[in-house]
Amino acid sequence: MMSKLELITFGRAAVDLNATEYNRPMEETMTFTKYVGGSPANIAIGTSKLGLKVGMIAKVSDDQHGNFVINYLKKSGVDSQYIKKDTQGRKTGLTFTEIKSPEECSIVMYRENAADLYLSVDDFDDDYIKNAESLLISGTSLSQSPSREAAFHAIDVAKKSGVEVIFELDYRPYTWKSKEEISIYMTAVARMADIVIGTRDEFDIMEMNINFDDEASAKELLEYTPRLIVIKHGVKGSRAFTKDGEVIEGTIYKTKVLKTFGAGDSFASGFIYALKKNKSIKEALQYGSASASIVVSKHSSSEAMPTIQDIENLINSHEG
Ligand SMILES: Nc1ncnc2c1ncn2[C@@H]1O[C@H](COP(=O)(O)OP(=O)(O)O)[C@@H](O)[C@H]1O
Ligand SMILES: O=C(O)C[C@@H](O)[C@H](O)C(=O)COP(=O)(O)O
Repeated sequence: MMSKLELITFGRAAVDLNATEYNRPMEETMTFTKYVGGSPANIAIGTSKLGLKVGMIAKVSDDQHGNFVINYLKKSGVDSQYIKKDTQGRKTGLTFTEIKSPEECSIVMYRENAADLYLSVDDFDDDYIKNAESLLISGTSLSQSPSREAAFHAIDVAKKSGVEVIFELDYRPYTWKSKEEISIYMTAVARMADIVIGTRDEFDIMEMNINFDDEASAKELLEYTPRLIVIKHGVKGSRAFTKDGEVIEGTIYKTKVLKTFGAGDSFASGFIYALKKNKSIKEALQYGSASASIVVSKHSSSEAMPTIQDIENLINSHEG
C-alpha cells in the first residue's frame, strides 16, 4: 500500500507557454517554451520536489497535452492516479505569458471548455482524500460547475476525516460569471478552510472591496474555522495572522527578477513544506519567500521550483 500522502492538490493541471524572448510584448513574441502550469499543479510539483509525498486530483485533455502534463507530474514524483482524462474532447488550459520587462509581466489564459473545470465528484475516490494529511483547494476550481461541486465535496470529505484544508485564493479573471459569485463561493470556502493564502488583491476581490486592510480581513475569517491567514504583498513581502492574535511579518529575498509570475505558487510550496516540517510560522514565511525569490529569477513556474538545499542555502546566506 502507498504511504500516506502529506498533501493532495485539487484543480488545475495545465500548460504554460512562457515567452522565450524577453522584454517585448506578446504581439511580437514568436517563440514560447512549454512547461506544466496551473497553480495547484505547480504547488504539487514544488512540494514534491521539496520532499513531501504529494498527489493531485485533476482533469486534463485526452491528447498529447494531457499526456505531457501527466508524464511531467509523474516524473516529479506526484501521485497521478486521480488525474483523469476528459472523455468529451475538452481541452487542457493554456497560459501564454508575456515578459515585457522584469516588472511588467502578464498572462493570457485560454480556458474555454477547460477540462479541469469539468472535474466531477465521480472522478475521485473519497478514500483518497480521507487518507491524506492536507488538501489544497484553488479558488479557480470554484468558478464553474461541476468542478465547483467536486471541490465542495472534497472539502466536506476532508473536514469529516480531520484532513487539513488549505485554500489558495488563486483568483483568475476567467470563467467566473460575476463579482458576487466570486465573493460568495470564495468566502464560503475560506470560512471552512484551516489555512487561507492569498494576495491583498485577491482578498479585496473575495471581500468585494470592503476591508482593504489585512487586520480586518484576517479578523473576519479567524472568527470562523481558519487558524492561519496569509496575505501576500508581492515585493513588500507577506503577513500571517493566527487565531490567538499573533501577526508575523514575512520579508523578501531580493533577487534579479526575470519575471513576476510563479511567485505565488512557489511561495505556497515553500510555506506548506515548512509548516509540514513543524517549522514556526516565521520560518515558513521565510521558506515561502526564499522559494519565490528563486522562481522569479528563473523562466518557469514549475520546472524552476527549488530543492530544499536551494531554499536553505538562500536563507542561511542572509542569516544575521
Ligand atoms: N520581485 C520579487 N522578488 C523576490 N521575492 C518576491 C518578488 N515578488 C514576490 N516575491 C515573493 O513571493 C511572495 C508572493 O508574491 P505575490 O506577488 O504577492 O503573489 P502572487 O504571485 O500570488 O501574486 C511575496 O510575498 C514575496 O515573498
Ligand atoms: O495557474 C495557472 O494556470 C498559470 C500558472 O501556471 C502561471 O505560471 C502563473 O501565472 C503562476 O502565477 P503565480 O504563482 O500565481 O504568480
